[in-house]
Amino acid sequence: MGDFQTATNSFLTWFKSAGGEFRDDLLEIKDLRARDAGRGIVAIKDIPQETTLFTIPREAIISTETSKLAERLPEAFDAPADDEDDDSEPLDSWGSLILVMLYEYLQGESSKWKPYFDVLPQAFDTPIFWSEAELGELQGTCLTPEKIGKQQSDEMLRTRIVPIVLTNPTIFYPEGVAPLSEDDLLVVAHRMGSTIMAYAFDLDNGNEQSDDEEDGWVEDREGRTMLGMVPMADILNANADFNAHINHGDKLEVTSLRSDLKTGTEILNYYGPLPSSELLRRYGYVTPAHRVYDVVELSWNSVLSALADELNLPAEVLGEVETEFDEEELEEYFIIERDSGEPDGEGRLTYTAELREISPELEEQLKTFLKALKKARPDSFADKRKRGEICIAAITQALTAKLEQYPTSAQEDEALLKKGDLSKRHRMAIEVRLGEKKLLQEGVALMQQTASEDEAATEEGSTKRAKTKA
Ligand SMILES: C[S@@+](CC[C@H](N)C(=O)[O-])C[C@H]1O[C@@H](n2cnc3c(N)ncnc32)[C@H](O)[C@@H]1O
Repeated sequence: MGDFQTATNSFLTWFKSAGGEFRDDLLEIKDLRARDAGRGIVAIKDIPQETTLFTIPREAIISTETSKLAERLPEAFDAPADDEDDDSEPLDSWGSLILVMLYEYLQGESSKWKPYFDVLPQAFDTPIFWSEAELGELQGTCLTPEKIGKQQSDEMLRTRIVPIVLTNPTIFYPEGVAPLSEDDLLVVAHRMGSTIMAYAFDLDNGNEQSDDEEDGWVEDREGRTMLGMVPMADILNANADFNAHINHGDKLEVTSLRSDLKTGTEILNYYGPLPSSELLRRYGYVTPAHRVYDVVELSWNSVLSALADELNLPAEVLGEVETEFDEEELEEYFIIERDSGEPDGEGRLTYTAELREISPELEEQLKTFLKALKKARPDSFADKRKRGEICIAAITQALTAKLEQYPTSAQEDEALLKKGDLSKRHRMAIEVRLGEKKLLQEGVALMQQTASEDEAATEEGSTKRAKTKA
């Protein structure tokens, strides 16, 4: 038996001994590496709706409540004592769980979660680990270096997490184990951070009244709710079209959602309506089903420069008008997204996603801006009708300019994907940027359609006026 299967078997035995229930008459943990999906859980029988597939006792979850670290080093979770910066805060739920995970990982065999650590990943395909060349393939997409946040997480881990381990070797290392160097610790801390990003769950407290009780996935990653690593629930892969549900009660309970969960079907969790870029950033994979949620970010600056072009005005003139607004009055970025509906009660994506509008916020801001321009420069455009035309033309131009910011065209991307000899990361980057380009193209088409409709309405209006006069 290979190491992979041995680790799976030991994990399952450990899970049951930790009080977990797993319906192995209905399910199997499978090796899905052949399709780059690691481990997953697959039905080995037809499963009726609302069947409990497995349960996880809260004591089996790794969190600040279950690990001994909070007892052994309570001060680690307080605000730094000797910090001159009065604003420094205690670790948020992210930082706390990273510290707890480091502690349990460094305990090695002494950690009660050792067989669970043995099935957690050692390497990730999230962009935070990509080389400069690999990141170059994401140029133009929502996944900017700031969004990927490598520098930021490096800084946080170096200043807030690693020093706690370095100054408390007797707590973090079992007797006789040599402490890791600062650099090695940073590498492990990054690994734990990424594991949490892709595997942890926001835990609600089991209170039946909780609003979130129905959500197996909770999207808050901002440090407000307690995070925990939930063995077995995180062996489930996920998709936008899903078939299982996680209830947060006294125990966590995973149930089947579909009336027709057939033998051989993979049991799939739901991470939420995430665009491909976000799926890649947090989880290191993309799937076709998530494309309906793809988004593009259009900058106000790009719209302004398109506007300057359309109006044949120097950028400085628009800059002057801009100064009339308070900083908070003007949004810097606008999200373009389709109306994608919601999955139905059985986790199916049945809604036909469609781009119905570019961005109501952008349209409103543009209109307000053009009104201010008209006041400052009455001759800049004729009237309200012309203002509408300018809005459409500027947005169209900004969308087209955005299409040119990617390293390749949509056709080139399609051709690259067809060739098929791509690395996993390269392929995923192409899928992310192609998804954005398709949305931009839909945006351009929508603007063209709006322009023709407006033109037809104007013509109809003038014909009617002419007839009335006659
Ligand atoms: C919570 S884990 C799921 C278990 C994971 N497959 C394993 O072997 O440990 C989440 C990770 O699984 C992978 N994953 C989840 N859903 C996937 C899918 N539909 N296709 C491919 N990989 C997926 C991604 O690497 C993601 O970061």
